Amino acid sequence: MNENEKAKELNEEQHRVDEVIEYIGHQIEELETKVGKRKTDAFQIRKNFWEDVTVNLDNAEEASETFASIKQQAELLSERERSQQHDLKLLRKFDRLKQSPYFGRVDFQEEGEQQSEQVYVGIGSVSDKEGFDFYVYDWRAPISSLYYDYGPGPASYDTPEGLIEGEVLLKKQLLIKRGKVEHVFDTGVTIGDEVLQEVLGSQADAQMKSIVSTIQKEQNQIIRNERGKLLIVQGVAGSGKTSVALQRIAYLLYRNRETLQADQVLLFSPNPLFNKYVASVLPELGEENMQQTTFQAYIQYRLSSQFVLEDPFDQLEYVITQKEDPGYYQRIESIRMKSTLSFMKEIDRYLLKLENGGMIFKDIFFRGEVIFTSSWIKETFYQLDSSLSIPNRLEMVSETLMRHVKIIEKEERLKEWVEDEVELLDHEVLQKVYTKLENESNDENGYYDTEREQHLLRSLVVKKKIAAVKHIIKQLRFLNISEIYCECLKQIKSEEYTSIIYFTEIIDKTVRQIEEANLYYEDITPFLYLKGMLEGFEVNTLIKHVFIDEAQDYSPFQFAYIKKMFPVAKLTVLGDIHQSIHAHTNKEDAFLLLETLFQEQEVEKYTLTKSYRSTREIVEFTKGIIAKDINPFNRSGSLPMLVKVQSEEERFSQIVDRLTRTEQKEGTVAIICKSENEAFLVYEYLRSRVQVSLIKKNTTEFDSNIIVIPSYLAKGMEFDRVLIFDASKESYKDEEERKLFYTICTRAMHSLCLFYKKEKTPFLANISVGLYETN
Ligand SMILES: Nc1ncnc2c1ncn2[C@@H]1O[C@H](COP(=O)(O)OP(=O)(O)OP(=O)(O)O)[C@@H](O)[C@H]1O
Repeated sequence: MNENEKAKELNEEQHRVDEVIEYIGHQIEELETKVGKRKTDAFQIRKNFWEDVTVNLDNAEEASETFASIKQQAELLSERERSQQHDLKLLRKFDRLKQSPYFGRVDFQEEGEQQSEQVYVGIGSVSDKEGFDFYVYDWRAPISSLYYDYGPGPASYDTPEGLIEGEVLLKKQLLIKRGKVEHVFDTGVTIGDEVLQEVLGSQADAQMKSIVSTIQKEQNQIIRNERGKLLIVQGVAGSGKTSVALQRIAYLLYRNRETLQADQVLLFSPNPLFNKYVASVLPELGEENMQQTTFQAYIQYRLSSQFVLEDPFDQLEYVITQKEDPGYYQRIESIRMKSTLSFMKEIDRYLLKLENGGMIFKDIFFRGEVIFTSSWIKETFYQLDSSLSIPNRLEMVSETLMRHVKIIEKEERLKEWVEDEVELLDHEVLQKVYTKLENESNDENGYYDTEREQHLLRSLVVKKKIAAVKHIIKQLRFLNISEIYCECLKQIKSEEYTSIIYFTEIIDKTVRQIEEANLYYEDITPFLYLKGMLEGFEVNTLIKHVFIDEAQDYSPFQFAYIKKMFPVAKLTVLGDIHQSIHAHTNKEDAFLLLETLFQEQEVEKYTLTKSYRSTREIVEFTKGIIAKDINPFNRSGSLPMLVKVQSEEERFSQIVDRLTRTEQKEGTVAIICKSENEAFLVYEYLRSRVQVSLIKKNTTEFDSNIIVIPSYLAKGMEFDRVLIFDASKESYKDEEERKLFYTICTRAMHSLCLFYKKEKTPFLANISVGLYETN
């Protein structure tokens, strides 16, 4: 295409864009009027709410009419408010589309049709009033997949009515900013190298961006796959797993908009900072955000008052910093053992035994005295029909105990201690009782029976005192799960475990920890599983889709637990086996085991091998650390830099120098340290010299473009420049840490610099000299 033809093409596209924007402008005006009117309507309904309902409670019939009339008004109001929300959402979409109505065009000739159709693809659809002609198709519409899946040539797309076949005659990518067409590119199957170059070459943001205009074919297949119950994505670092997960959520919300709400989708993310990092993608696409949490946050509230819980970050800190601890290898073995599915089977085996004997209960006390002994509770439990499940039997025991408590409550009212406590009742409580008595009294002078007064006051005192006992009984707190868990561990007979060198020590240590009310991270899920199997699970059936990002760090046991907790949900699991940083992950391939929890035909699997995050130079460098099977996107930058320093002073002065060079002041920089402690020391040194933030495990956001961050919290994040604080052999030498080291190096988008003292880490040994620079 020569310059003239190009200018003509640009003109024609601009002309169409102008028309569409004008149309959108009209739509916005109409909607604004409608929204304004609705707002006034809703205001009026609220204002006149009580005038429009006739309140009459004289008799049951009148009361029921009153109720119906209130209900009708409330429904009217909530219907108005729903329509209002819908229109406001539409308005927000149109506002965004007015700036850039679309980003792609495909001319498609359907088989058997005379004329081709121009399909323009954008973040939302715009159609004429009747909904026949689409000026813009939503990127999630079936026809839009032509844009992501095909270049010019034969093509087809799926619709609910069947497959539509034909030919793509032309495919273009348009860059439209503030209503102006800046570029038009002809593109093949891979969507616009030029645009991708621009997008990927730009700076990192504190918030992740949507990739809607440049989704690649292999990513599109994952986004649109609605088959199966479990979708597993193994993707190399920077291959777009998180991006794909978020686009997929937006896709599912659109395709199932009648049946799926954003709060029925749950995303498990690795840490609170990551939660915030990805939170803007769905709103940018015009969707409400899904529910987001970390696995730790999800499970901890189920136990927190009972134990001091270790979190995964503290566990990792221990694993990477406490190698000198005499109990270190025993702990690692313990972590591995408790992460497996066979460990879950051990618990199941023990649960079977408990059906017929061995349950452990706690005595129940009232005012320092045992009112139900553990042995009596046990006897009551095992007297029940043994074909009933344990949770059912516990429920029945709880009911029996409750009945007894009611009798005790009555008896206690007559005891002496109650009288003493009545004396101590505070004024406000007494006042309430007296008012109640006065209201009850039939005597016109307001006199009431003092016996009744005594009865009320005594009942009140006992009721208050005994409430804690009732709570214990209702919550099944009389069950001694801690001891049952310890007993279960002690009774493990399987050779798979008993042959572990430190087996006895592991069990003893766990028991001691639990006695001291501490629960290690590796024990939390097994403990909760046992608790759920005994008491009955509080499963969540509202969630229809669960997404697990950074899934390589979940243990098979945790996967099985999640599956149990969300019995009706479909699972999308995304991860990279090369980035497994938890100690348990060296034991078993959690992805393979995860598959075994589902039927073969329920599982869909994808592999992503192309990395979009980092420059070709960084990808080639990091490939030498671990993963050979990565294809870099063709974007160039400087070679990674390996800086040898002689002293700590030199290391810090080199870092400060790099942070303050004017040509490098733009964009985000992460100084990645191995541990929390190292990060703290680096931060303390730097804070008086540059504006810098320290990222801790609970950090949810940061406001400076230079951050100091411990290795494991950098997971899932990306930065324009990464400085690895200490890539010395002294710091990274154990084979188990290779994946952690790989993970931190792959956080860099444009530049990577590694500092080391004395000897560099052996993980860099296989990287050819030409792939990096040295000082
Ligand atoms: N199709 C695409 N178009 C534009 N950018 C993309 C595309 N795919 C991925 N990216 C970009 O590549 C970077 C890495 O993506 P993302 O964080 O989703 O990868 P990931 O596989 O989750 O990485 P990791 O496992 O290393 O955390 C992001 O900046 C993302 O915007």
